[in-house]
Amino acid sequence: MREELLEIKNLSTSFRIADHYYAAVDDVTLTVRKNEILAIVGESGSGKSALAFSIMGLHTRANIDGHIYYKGKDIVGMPSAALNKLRGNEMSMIFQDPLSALNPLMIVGAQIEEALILHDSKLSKKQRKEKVLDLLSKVGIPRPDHTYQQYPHELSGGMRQRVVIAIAIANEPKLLIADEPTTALDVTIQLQILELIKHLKDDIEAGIILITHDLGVVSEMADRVAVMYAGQIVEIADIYTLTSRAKHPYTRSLLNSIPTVKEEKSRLHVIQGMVPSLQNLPRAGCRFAARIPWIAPSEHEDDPKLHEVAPGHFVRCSCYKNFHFPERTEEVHTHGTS
Ligand SMILES: Nc1ncnc2c1ncn2[C@@H]1O[C@H](COP(=O)(O)OP(=O)(O)OP(=O)(O)O)[C@@H](O)[C@H]1O
Repeated sequence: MREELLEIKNLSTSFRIADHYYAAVDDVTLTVRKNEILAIVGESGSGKSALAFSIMGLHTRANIDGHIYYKGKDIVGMPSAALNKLRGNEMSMIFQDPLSALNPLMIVGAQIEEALILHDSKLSKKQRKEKVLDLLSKVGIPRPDHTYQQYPHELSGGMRQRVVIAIAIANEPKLLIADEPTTALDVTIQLQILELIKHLKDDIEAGIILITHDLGVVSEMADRVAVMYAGQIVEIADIYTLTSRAKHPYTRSLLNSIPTVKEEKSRLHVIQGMVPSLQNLPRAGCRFAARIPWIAPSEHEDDPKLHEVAPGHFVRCSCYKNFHFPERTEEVHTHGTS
């Protein structure tokens, strides 16, 4: 049995817009275990980054409710000094854009050393440099000595992201959050970076949260998957179950959007529309109902909950039970939702 590292319970993160608070993460409950990759997938605006930032304690102006237990200790509301210590020592994050995560005025080597100094001041100068060179080679940089002396702008996007990963793993974190780590990179480099993250899971035995909107990436990488829609988890399961027996209409639509040789057929079965803006999110009933208007309102729950349909497989709202993709006529004759 794998050890539970992170346990999130009923977490809501709300942002103030004008005079109101709106929850971008709404009642999220999930766990991350040691030595596993939990992927969080969902379209843009579904709340993935807001959830990641909440775990890292990086929201300065948001209202956070609920609990985030890290190794059994609730870190919501933890004093910032203690949280700072935890970040870097125990938890770290790889951001989408490697350029903005690095200091343009500092050589790469010094930036990785800084991460080491902040969290372990006992290393001698020589030991620190050796450790930096070791980290650079661990993340697949071919000439660590040379790269040590370079500035971020002298590196390619893929090399920069490797440096960012070296900083993130410098202190051997137990929890690593990678937020769309390959978005800014071209396809071949994406694969290399993803392979590297997979390798790190075994190497440092971390629990990894991989945030992406790409279920293709997920099927290559993840042990378990949480699917987010409009701030909520709508389905969570191990990767095999999710890719072979997905139930929620949103998950099924996402899976159909993975390009296949039968592209003509799958295009027909992808649900149209997008996640509404934060102020316009439906707050009552099934949040996905508006995108599947051919499903009768009576098929949805008034207050949809996550149901455990098989051990470890949870699905929100009973609308999954009789769900089907629309026939052409149903797209026109809907049940009145818009
Ligand atoms: N600081 C903020 N203030 C107000 N609204 C915010 C803030 N951060 C995020 N939001 C809103 O919260 C919702 C969720 O955003 P979030 O960035 O978490 O989505 P995401 O799933 O990570 O999207 P993407 O894949 O595009 O990064 C969006 O409607 C977004 O506009």
